[in-house]
Amino acid sequence: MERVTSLSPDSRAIVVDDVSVDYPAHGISGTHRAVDGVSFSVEWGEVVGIMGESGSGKSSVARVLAADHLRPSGQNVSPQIVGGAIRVGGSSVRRLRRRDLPRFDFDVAFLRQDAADTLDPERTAAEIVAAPILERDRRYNRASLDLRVATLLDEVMLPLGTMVKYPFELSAGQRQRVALARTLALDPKILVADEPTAGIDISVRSAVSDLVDRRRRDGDFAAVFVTHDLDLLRALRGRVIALHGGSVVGVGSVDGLLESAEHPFLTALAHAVGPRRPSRRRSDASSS
Ligand SMILES: Nc1ncnc2c1ncn2[C@@H]1O[C@H](COP(=O)(O)OP(=O)(O)OP(=O)(O)O)[C@@H](O)[C@H]1O
Repeated sequence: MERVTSLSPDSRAIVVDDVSVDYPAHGISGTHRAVDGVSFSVEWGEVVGIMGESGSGKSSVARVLAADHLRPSGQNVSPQIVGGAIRVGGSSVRRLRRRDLPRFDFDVAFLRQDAADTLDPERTAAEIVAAPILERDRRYNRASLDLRVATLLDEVMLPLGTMVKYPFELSAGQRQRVALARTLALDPKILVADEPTAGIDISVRSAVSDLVDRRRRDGDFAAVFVTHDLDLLRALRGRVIALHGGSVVGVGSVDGLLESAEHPFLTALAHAVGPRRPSRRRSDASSS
């Protein structure tokens, strides 16, 4: 498939500059400020983890990075970017229009928090993973498509037999891996993933870090993960952005942040995870 990239050659993959996000008033709820003046950037080749307590604004940041505010969200209100500037892969997210999304989505993939629970129940895993490719190109060569889907499922450590299974025949962790494989189908340059390893068996963490490593070795690639998976971030040498009440309260390496623990959230986290542990890879992941 030919990539008609929308990306301009920005020197950084993502730049978030003083961004604020509101959920507009609905029903009896007033306008709610979920993200308040957040700034950070992500270099090409880098993985950034967004951490914070429930309600600290992590998903809201992920959603606006992926331009999710432009997509229909059913009965839920969509986040609105009310201040600041966001550039993702060279595109100004605030300037995007709905009609720009197909091109944006070619380069920037989004794994939603509820992705595993919202897979199309009437499609097999192979059809689900192939869908983004066929949406681009209905006449995509059948044999190439099967090979591509099999490769993607293999990357997330699912056996080939999964191809013919429906979501209800899979475990929660297997569904999450199908969702992840679908997210990678168009070979994105930027991956925004909300809890990518949630529900995934701990032994699959190395598959996630391997697929990220492979992509950043092969060229421009960057990822933002909303996650509490400190071992995943350590394995990927990721930088952490810690959020509290919609604001950034810490930026640094996992262990640097835990050691400095300048904010009560970080102190509590450091306390919860205990002393620094070495990064664990495939060989010892199963011992956890
Ligand atoms: N659709 C919505 N409508 C109104 N308020 C919302 C909506 N989604 C999130 N919020 C509010 O915005 C704030 C940030 O929510 P967000 O989901 O970004 O936090 P989070 O850190 O990802 O939380 P969690 O870890 O529980 O997913 C919270 O106070 C939340 O209640």
